[in-house]
Amino acid sequence: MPTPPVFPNPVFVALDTADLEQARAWARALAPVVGGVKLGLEFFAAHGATGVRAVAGAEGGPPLFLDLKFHDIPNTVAGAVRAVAPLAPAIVNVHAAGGRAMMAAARDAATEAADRLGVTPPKLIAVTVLTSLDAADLTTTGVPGAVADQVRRLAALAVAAGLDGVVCSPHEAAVLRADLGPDALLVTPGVRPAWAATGDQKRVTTPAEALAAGASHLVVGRPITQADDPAAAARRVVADLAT
Ligand SMILES: O=C(O)c1cc(=O)[nH]c(=O)n1[C@@H]1O[C@H](COP(=O)(O)O)[C@@H](O)[C@H]1O
Repeated sequence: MPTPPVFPNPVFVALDTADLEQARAWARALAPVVGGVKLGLEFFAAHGATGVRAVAGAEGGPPLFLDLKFHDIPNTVAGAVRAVAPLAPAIVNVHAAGGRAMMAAARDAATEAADRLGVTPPKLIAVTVLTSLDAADLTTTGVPGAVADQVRRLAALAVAAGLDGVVCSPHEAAVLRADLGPDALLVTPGVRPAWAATGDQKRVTTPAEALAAGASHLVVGRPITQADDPAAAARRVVADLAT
């Protein structure tokens, strides 16, 4: 199992809700158990940067993965990356399908903004193929062939553009670990403990399998947040990893 390059506890919990108080309650209950929190499109669309500060802005709070999946022309993505820099996220993501120039512009903007603000630049990672897609879905988007081939192409592009790693499914973690070496961040959503429902995720393994395959970080949302006792569910996920 590789040593996670950034945080000792590899589990980031996805706080997917448009309800600010719910997000704050989850963050309070789960911060002592998980390695970090992820705020994404649903939350950001409702509450923006002010909401992010309210949930994850506390000094000494858990690291923040700001999952806004930027995908636009290079100038626009660079501006968006600069705009979120004051939130001091630990991780920010873009879509690798935006292309090499877009990812390089994001990298430059993140470095420049962090220097200006005197903060540590975020780890910048690229989404390869969404974990909700399988080979048949990918074909309908005009990309025939094996999902892993497309994931590897996009991951190579991301690293060539200077990014720190990628978001992939656990199914591709082993091949990407071999391709990209020990230091790349391999962040895998699409992880489901045996006791949890799969929902809309298609390329899925258990958290322990994802870690064993080479993932450095795991994103887990509904199996924790929709449990009767989210903190207990998070403890169970982390305990499963230890075995
Ligand atoms: O970038 C992501 O975080 C992401 C990429 C991906 O390919 N699949 C994916 O599920 N995610 C995010 O990971 C989280 C998974 O949540 P659950 O399916 O509830 O565990 C959601 O917040 C998704 O937006």
